[in-house]
Amino acid sequence: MSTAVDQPRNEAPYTLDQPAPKVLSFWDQSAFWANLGVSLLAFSGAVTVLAPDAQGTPQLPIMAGIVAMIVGTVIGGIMLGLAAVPGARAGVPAMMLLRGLFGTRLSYVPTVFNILQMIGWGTFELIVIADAAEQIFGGGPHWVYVVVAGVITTVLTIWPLGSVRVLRRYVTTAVVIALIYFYVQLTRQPLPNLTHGSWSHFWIGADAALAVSISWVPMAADYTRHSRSERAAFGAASVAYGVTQIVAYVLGLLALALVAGDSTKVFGPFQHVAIGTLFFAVFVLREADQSFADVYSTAMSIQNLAPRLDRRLLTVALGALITVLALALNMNDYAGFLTLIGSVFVPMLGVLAVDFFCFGGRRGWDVSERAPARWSMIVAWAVGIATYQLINPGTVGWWSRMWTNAQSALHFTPSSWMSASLLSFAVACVVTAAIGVLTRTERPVTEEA
Ligand SMILES: Nc1nc2[nH]cnc2c(=O)[nH]1
Repeated sequence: MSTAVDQPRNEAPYTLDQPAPKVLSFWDQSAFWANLGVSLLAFSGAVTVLAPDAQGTPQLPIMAGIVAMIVGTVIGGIMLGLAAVPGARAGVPAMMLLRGLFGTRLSYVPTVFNILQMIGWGTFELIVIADAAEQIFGGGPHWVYVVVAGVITTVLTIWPLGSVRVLRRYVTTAVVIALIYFYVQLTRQPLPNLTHGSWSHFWIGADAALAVSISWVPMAADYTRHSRSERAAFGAASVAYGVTQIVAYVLGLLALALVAGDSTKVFGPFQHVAIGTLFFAVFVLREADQSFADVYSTAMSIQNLAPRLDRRLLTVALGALITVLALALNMNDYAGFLTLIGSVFVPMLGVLAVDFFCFGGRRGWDVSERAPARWSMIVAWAVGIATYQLINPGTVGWWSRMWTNAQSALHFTPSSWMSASLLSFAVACVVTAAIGVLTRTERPVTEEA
C-alpha cells in the first residue's frame, strides 16, 4: 500500500483516495486519442464498415463505406467527447463516476462488465500485435511476440501519464510520417472502381465505425480526470480521435480495394511498397498504447471496487494475466461476447450524458462510498439495452436467441436503416429526461465531487 508521501506529483495517484493531478494539456490528450484512433483494427477490420454478409462479402461499395465510416466516426467522436467531460469535471475515474449516476453499490454492475471487457480487449490487442509482428519478421516464435508486447504494455501502465507524454513527444510524429508515406504509396497504385454498387446497407457500415469509437467510452474518464479543463477533454477526445480514425480507416479501405476485398490479405499492400515493413512496424509498436489503455483502465475499474489497492500491483498482475490469456485463447471465440458487452455502454452513455448535462450532475454528483442507489437510472439504462438488443441481437448463442424470440413476440423486424447504437442511445436519453422531469423536485441535493 502506498502513502501520500511517495506519491509522484505529475503522475496518476496509486490509490483512489489520493487526488488526481490535473496535468494533461489539450495537446497531451490529443496525442493520446490520436494514437488510439490509428488502430491496426482499422486495417484488419476495415471490411466491417462495408457491411459484409454472412460469407464475409462486402455489401457496400468502398466509397459508400468511406462515407458511412465518416458519419459513424463523427457521431462516435462526439459521444466520446461527451464521455470525456464528466471525468475532467469530477476528477475521478470512469467507473467511480458511475457512483454518481447509479449509486455506489449499483455502479459495481457496469464496473464488472467493464473489467471483463477491458481484459478481453487487452488480450485481443496482444494477439493483434503478435500476429502483425509475425508478418513483419516473416514468422515466429509467436509466444515471444506476445510476451514482449505484454511486457511493454505493463511497463507503460506503471507511469500512465508519463506514457501519454512519451506518445506526444515521439510516437505521434512517427505515426504521422508513416500515414503520409502509405497514403502516397497506396494512392499511386491503380485502384479499382470504388463507387459501383448499392448504398442500401449504409447504416450497418456507419454503426460498425460508431461501435469502434464507442468502445473507448467506458475508459475516457480514466484519463480525462487529469485534464486541465473540460474543453480540452471534449476537444481532444472528439476531434483527435475522430480525425485519426477516419484517416486510418480510409487507408485500410484503400488497402482492401487493392486486394479485391479479401480482408485476410489487407496488410499486404503496406508491406509490398518500398520500406513499407519499416513504416508498418511503427503502427505495430504503437498498438501497445491500446493494450496499455486497456490494462490501466481495468486497474481503475478494480479500484472502484477496492479503492485502496495500489494500481501498480494491479497493472502488473493484469499485464501478466492478459499475456497468459493471449497465449492460450483464440480470440474469435470471444469477439461476439466483446461486442455484446461493448453494446451495453452505448445506452449507458445516453443516461449519463442527460443526467450529467441536463439534470444537475454537472453541479456535482455524489461519488463517495455512501452514494445512494438510483434505481430509476438503471431502468433508463435497461430500456436502452433492450432497444439495442431488439435491433441487433448479436451472435452470442442463448442471449441472441432470447432477443430473436422477443422480436417475434413483439412482431418487430428491424430495418436496415435502424442503427442499434443511435436508437438505443436516443431511447436512453429520452427515458432519462422523462425520469429527470418527473422526479426533478424530489432529487436530493448532491455533494460536490
Ligand atoms: N476499449 C477498447 N476499444 C478498442 N477498440 C479497438 N481496440 C480497442 C481496445 O483495445 N480497447
